[in-house]
Amino acid sequence: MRIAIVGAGSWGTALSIIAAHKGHTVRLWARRAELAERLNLERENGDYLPQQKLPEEVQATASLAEATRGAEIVLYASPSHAAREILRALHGHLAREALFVSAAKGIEAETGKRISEIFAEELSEMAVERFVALSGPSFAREVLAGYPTAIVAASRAIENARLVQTALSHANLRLYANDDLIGTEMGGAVKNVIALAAGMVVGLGLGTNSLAALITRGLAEMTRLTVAVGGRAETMLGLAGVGDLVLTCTGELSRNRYVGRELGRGRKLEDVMCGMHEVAEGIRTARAVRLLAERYAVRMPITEAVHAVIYEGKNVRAAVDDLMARPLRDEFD
Ligand SMILES: NC(=O)C1=CN([C@@H]2O[C@H](COP(=O)(O)OP(=O)(O)OC[C@H]3O[C@@H](n4cnc5c(N)ncnc54)[C@H](OP(=O)(O)O)[C@@H]3O)[C@@H](O)[C@H]2O)C=CC1
Ligand SMILES: O=C(CO)COP(=O)(O)O
Repeated sequence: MRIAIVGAGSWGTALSIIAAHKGHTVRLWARRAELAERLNLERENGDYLPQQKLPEEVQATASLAEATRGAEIVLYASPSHAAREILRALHGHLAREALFVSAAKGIEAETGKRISEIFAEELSEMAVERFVALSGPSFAREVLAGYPTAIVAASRAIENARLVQTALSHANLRLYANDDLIGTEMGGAVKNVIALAAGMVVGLGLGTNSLAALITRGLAEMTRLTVAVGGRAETMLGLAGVGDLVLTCTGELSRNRYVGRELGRGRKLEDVMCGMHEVAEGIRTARAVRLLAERYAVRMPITEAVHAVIYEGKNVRAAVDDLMARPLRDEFD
C-alpha cells in the first residue's frame, strides 16, 4: 500500500520504519524541509530516533501534498496541538476512500475536542467512518528494539479498524481492532495527564503504595470521563486504557512521567521544558480534560491537582496532601 505518515518525530519515524518493513511504500512528512532533506540523505532521524536506519521504501518530504498524493492510508503522527492546522492544510488532498489514522494522544486544549472531532470539522468531505485511532502502550524505541508490543486500532466502522490492523501488524507489533473510537481516543489522551501525576509521585520520593493508588484512582477518573463523553468503560480495561496508563506511569521512557518527576523534584515547568524538544501531551491536555470534566460534571481530582500544579503554581506536595484530605467516599460510584 501507499502510506503517508504526517509527522517525523519519534513515533512517526518508528511507524514509517515498521510500515516499510511490512512492504509498504512510505512518504514521511517532516515540517522542516531541512530535516526532510537530512532524512533522505543520512537515512536516519538523528533528531528523534538516532541509530535507526530508514529503509529505502521511506521517502521524506516537507510537502504535505507530495506526502499524501495517492496515499491509501494517511497516518497522523504529529502532536495533537498541531492537528487542526495540519488537517486544514490537508483539505482537498485526500482521496475520499483513503483511511485516516491518528496516532496522536491528546485533546485540543481550547475546545476539548478529540482528533476525530477536529477531523470531522476540518475534512468534512471525508466520512468519519474513515477515521481510525491508533493507541495503546508503545514506546517508539521499544517497538524498534523488537520488543513484542500490542496496540489497538479503533474506528466507528470496525471493518476500517481491521484494515489498519492488517496493514500495520508486523513481527513484534500486534494490533487489535475495536469499534469504540471515543473510548480509545480518550484513553490515549487522559493517561498522559495521569502520567504527569505519577511522575510527581516519583519525583517527591513517595513509595510504591502511592504510585499504585495513583494509577488505580487515575483509571477510575479516566473511566468516569470516558463514559460521560460516550465511550465504553470496557475500553479503559484494554490496551488504550489501563495498558497505556501502566506503561506511561511506570516507564522510564515516558516524557509525561519525566516532566511530572522533575516538577516533583522542585523544578519549574519552564526550566523542564527548556531542556526538552520532545512533546509531553499531558501538559496541554490537562486543560482540555479539566474543561471536559467541568462540561460533563465529572469528578476528576487527580486531573484537578495536575492542572493546579501546572497552571496555578500550586506546590506539588500540597497537591498530594489535599488529595489525601478530601472527604472519604465509597470506592465505586
Ligand atoms: N513517541 C512515542 O513513543 C509515541 C508517541 N505517540 C504520540 O504521537 C504523537 C507524536 O509524538 P512523537 O512522535 O513522540 O513526537 P516527538 O516529540 O518525537 O516529536 C515532535 C514532532 O512534532 C513536530 N511538531 C512540534 N510542534 C509542531 C507543530 N506546531 N506543528 C507541526 N509539527 C510540530 C516536531 O517537528 P520539529 O522537529 O520540526 O520540531 C516533531 O516532528 C503524540 O501525540 C504522542 O503522544 C504515541 C505513541 C508512542
Ligand atoms: O504514549 C506513549 C507510549 O504509549 C508515550 O508516552 P510519552 O508521550 O509520555 O512518552
